[in-house]
Amino acid sequence: MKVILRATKETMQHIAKYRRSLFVMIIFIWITGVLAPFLQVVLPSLFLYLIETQQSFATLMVYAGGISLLVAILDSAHNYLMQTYDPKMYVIKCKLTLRLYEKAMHVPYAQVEDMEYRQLLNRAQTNGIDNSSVGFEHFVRNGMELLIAVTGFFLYAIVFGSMQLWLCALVVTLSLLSIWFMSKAQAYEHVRKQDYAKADQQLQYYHHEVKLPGNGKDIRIFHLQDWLLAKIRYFQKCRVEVLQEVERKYLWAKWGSTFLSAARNLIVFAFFLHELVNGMSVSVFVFYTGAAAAFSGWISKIVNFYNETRRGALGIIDYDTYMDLPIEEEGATLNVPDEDMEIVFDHVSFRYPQAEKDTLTDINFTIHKKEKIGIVGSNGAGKTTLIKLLCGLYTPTSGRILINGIDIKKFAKEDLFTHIAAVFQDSCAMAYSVKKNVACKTKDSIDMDLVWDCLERCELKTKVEQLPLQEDTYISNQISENGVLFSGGEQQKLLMARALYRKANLLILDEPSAALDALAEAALYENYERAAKECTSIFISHRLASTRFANRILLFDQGQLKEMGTHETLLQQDGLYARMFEAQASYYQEGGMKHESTTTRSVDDLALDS
Ligand SMILES: Nc1ncnc2c1ncn2[C@@H]1O[C@H](COP(=O)(O)OP(=O)(O)OP(=O)(O)O)[C@@H](O)[C@H]1O
Repeated sequence: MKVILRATKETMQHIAKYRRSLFVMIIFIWITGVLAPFLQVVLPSLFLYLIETQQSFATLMVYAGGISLLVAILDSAHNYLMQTYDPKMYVIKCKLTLRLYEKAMHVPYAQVEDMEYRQLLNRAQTNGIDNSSVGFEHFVRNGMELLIAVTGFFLYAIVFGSMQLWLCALVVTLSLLSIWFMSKAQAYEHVRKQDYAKADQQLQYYHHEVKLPGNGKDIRIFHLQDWLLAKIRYFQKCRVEVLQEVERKYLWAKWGSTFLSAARNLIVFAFFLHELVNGMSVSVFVFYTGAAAAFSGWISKIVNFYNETRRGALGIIDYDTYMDLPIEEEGATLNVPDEDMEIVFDHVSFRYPQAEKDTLTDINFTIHKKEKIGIVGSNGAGKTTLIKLLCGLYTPTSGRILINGIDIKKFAKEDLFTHIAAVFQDSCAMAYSVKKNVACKTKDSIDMDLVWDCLERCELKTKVEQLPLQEDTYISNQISENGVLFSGGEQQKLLMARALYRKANLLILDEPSAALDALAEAALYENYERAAKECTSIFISHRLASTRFANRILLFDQGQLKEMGTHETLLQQDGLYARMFEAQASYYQEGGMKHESTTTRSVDDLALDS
C-alpha cells in the first residue's frame, strides 16, 4: 500500500505539472464507472418489483427505456473518456522521458561508464515509461479502475451490509486473503526485476551489435554469426528462467485466489437461497444476489486492479529511484580564465571506481602555454584516462591538476568544458546536419563563414559542397532521406573541424589520424600545427612520426610517465621511445620487413624489454 501511496503522490505531481485536464477526466471516468454497473444491478429487481406490484406494461416500458438509455449514455461517456485520455497520457510520458534523458546527460561522467548506474537508467526507462504494462501508464489506467472498484465496493457494502453484516465481513476477509497471495507474488517479481534488467541489457547490446551496419562485414568474414547467436540464446535463456520462476509464484497465488473466490461464492449463495426458501420475495432475492455477485465482482476487481496498480507503482518507483539519485553538487563556481593555458599534473594518481589497481600512478609534468605535447605509449597505458582527468570527466584519486596555477576542481565543469576542444578515439558524428555537427549550436547562432573555413582546413569543403543539401545535409540516412553516410576518415575530419570551430584554449586530439589516408593524415598534421599555434595542445598518437612536430613528447607505460623530452632527446636516450620509433620507422625503410628481430615484435613486447 505504501508503494501505491508513494506512486500516487508522484503521479499527481506529474499530472499537475504536465496535464492538469487529466484530473477532470479521471473524475468523470470515476463517476461513470461506478454508476453504470450499479444501474445494471438495480434494473432486473426493479422490474420484478414492478411486476409484483402489478404495474401496467406501458409503465414497465417507460422504466425499461429510461434506464437502458441512461446506462447506454453512461457507458458511452465512460468509453469515450477512456479513449481520449490516451493522447494526454502520451504527452506526460514524453515529458517524463525528456526529464530522464536530461538527467542521464547531466550526471557526472563516471556514472555513464558505471554498469550499475546504466542498469538503473535502463530500469527507469523500461519499467517506468516505455513499457505500457508496468509503469506510469499502467499505474494511472489501473489506478482509475481501482478507484472505481473501491467506490463500488463501499456502495454495495452499504446495500449488502444492511442485510447481513457478518456475511459482508466474511466476503471481505476472504477477498483480502486473495490480495495478500497476489501481493507476495508481485513482491517476488519486483526483487527479480534486477535479474531481468541485467539480462535485458545484455540482450539489447547483442541485438544492437547484430543490427549495426558497421558490424555486417566482420560478422560475415569472421563467422561471428554462431557466436553472436549463442550469446543471444544464452541471455534469452537467463531471461526465460527468471520469467518462469516469477510465473510459478503467480500461478500458486492465482490458484489460492481462485479457491478463495469459490468458497466465498458458495457461502453467499447458500445464505440467500436459505432466505428465499424461508419467505424472501423474488425481487428482493434477485436484488441481493445481484448485489452480492456484483459486490464479489468489485472485490475481485479490487484484488486484480490493486495488483496491477501496484505493478505500475513499482515501475514508477524504478523511475523515481533513478531520478532521485543524487547528482554530485557542482560546488565549484570559478570560471576558467580566458587566456593561454599552462597545465600542471602534480603527483596525480587515479583508480577507476571498483578497479583493483591504479590506472595512473604519481604523474608529474607541466605543459607550458601554447606548447604542443605529443603523448605516446602502449595500449592501456592510461593515455585516454589522463585526458579524461584533464577534461574534468573524472577526478584524480590523489594529487592535483592545475590550470594556470588553479586546481581544476575549483572550476565550474560547464565552463571548463567550453575551454576545451577534444576529439576522442570513439567520438562519432551525430545524426544532424553537417553545419550543426561542426558548430554544435542552434541554427541561428552558427557562424557559417567559420564552418566553411573549418571544413576547408580539414579537407572536407569540396565533399560537403557536392552533397545534396550541402551544409544542411544530414550525416545519417536513418533520420533524413537526403542524409548521407560519411566514411570513418571523413567522420574524423568532421570531428576535427568541430574542434577547430570551438577556438578553445586547449586542443586535445586522441588518436585522430587512425582512419585517415596518407594525404589526409599529412593535411591533418598541417592543420593541427596551424591550430596549435593559437593554443595549448595535446596530441595522442600511436604513429610516432606524427609526434615529431610536438615541442615535447610524453611516453606512458603501464600507468606511469616513463620518458619525456623532444623527439631528438628521446632518440638520444635510446630508451623505449627510441626502440618504438625504430620499430615503426623500419617499416618505411627499404627492406625494413627483413629486420625480424625488431619489426615483428609488438610495442608491448618492446615495452616489456625496457
Ligand atoms: N571506465 C573504466 N572503468 C574501469 N577501467 C577502465 C575504464 N576505462 C578504461 N579502463 C582501464 O584503464 C586502462 C587504461 O585505459 P586507457 O583507455 O586510458 O588506455 P590508453 O592508453 O588510452 O589505451 P589505447 O592506446 O589502447 O587507447 C585500461 O586497462 C582500461 O581497461
